[in-house]
Amino acid sequence: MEETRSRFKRICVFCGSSPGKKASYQEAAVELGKELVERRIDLVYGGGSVGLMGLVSQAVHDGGRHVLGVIPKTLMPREITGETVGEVRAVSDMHQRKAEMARQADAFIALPGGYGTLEELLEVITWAQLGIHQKPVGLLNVDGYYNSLLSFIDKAVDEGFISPTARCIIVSAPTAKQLVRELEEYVPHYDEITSKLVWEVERLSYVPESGVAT
Ligand SMILES: CC(C)=CCNc1ncnc2c1ncn2[C@@H]1O[C@H](COP(=O)(O)O)[C@@H](O)[C@H]1O
Repeated sequence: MEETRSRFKRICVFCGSSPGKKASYQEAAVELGKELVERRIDLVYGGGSVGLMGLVSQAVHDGGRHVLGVIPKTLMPREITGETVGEVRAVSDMHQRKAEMARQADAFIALPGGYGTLEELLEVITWAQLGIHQKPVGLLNVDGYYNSLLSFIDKAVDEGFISPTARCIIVSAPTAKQLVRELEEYVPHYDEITSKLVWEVERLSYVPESGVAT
């Protein structure tokens, strides 16, 4: 098969630590892994072999690309998250994990998942909104799994809580191929305020400030 080049070196995937009930969710995780391999993109994810996380990481590893699993020390025992293929990076807590995954990636993709996936997804969208990063954020809307979330976000735009510009941060597509293609073409839009903010991306490491307010 002919390899397709990408502007991304490594993509961060958020997804369920459960496999979900429909075979299409599991198939989409494998398809996404294969799409990354075809485009010579490496993976960073939350580590372990449970659920869709295990399927996507195994597919990328089997295809010969680098897999980086970022795991909080507490979740490291194999009986909790299973074996991680590829490289494992231990971090001290969940905040550090998200910061490290974000730092290591050139783009983010969310597959179907639960609270953990939603939290990770919404955080990188919020960071994009604040101009902390300009990395594309994709939603793999397998079998319309995220339709109700997207409708809710549209309602938040209608009700004046999310700006139309910020709505454009989320790129969604029903298949991995289509989604990665759209992410490749994504151009971030800035509003006047965020373009003036200056963040140090290194501060995503959540090193606590000295001089804690009392
Ligand atoms: C104690 C326990 C249930 C551990 C097994 N479960 C987990 N193992 C690894 N990463 C996880 C786990 N639970 C949540 N995460 C993080 O949250 C997301 C999945 O959470 P969820 O299943 O969608 O909500 C993943 O992207 C991962 O970064």
